[in-house]
Amino acid sequence: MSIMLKKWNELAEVKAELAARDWFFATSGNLSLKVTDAPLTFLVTASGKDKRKQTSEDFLLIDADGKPVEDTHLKPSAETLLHVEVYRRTNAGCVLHVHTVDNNIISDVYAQNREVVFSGQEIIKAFGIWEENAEVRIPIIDNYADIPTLANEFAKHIDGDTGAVLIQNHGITVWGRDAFEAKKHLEAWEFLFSWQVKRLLLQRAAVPLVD
Ligand SMILES: CSCCC(=O)C(=O)COP(=O)(O)O
Ligand SMILES: [Zn+2]
Repeated sequence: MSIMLKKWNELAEVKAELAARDWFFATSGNLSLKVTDAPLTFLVTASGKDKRKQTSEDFLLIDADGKPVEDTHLKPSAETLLHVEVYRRTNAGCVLHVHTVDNNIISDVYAQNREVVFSGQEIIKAFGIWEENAEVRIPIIDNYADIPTLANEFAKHIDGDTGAVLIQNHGITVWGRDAFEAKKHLEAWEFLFSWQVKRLLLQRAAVPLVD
């Protein structure tokens, strides 16, 4: 099996799992998987498609400038430049971007802080941090319709082969050394967001939280 077909199947599997979580509302979300390092090429979801569907036109091969390697009628994700920034600056192998209600709420509730910090949650071990009362934080950046501007702001927070950035009232972009790690981190962040949203609702409902 060619490396390209192997990577296509791997990315299709991740996409199907995230679709099963119903994380691709209204064609939102984009995923990519690195294929070669030198030159850099990666598969990215085609723009504007329903990512819950599985077709032979789900992905296209992209170069280091974010352009399709071959002639195609398909458009690469509108947010391809964010994926390019990650692959150019790190050894990451996979970038996942989803819009969920929880990540949008958290990005807006904590926007003034420019970050969200979590500690004391067992799920934090999914990030490979096993210290007692470990703390994780995720930056929040403004959303911009102009993708080069958004990519520029996003790139300021790329530090290492794994990471994540919340884009206010838009979604989360997570990256990892491979698809397994990127998906694990994405699921851990979405768990923490969902936990915090429910906690805030309980507090607002004046339901006493057992401390
Ligand atoms: C309706 S979602 C607006 C675009 C977006 O934020 C997104 O994640 C999906 O865009 P793509 O071009 O990758 O389909
Ligand atoms: Zn998006």
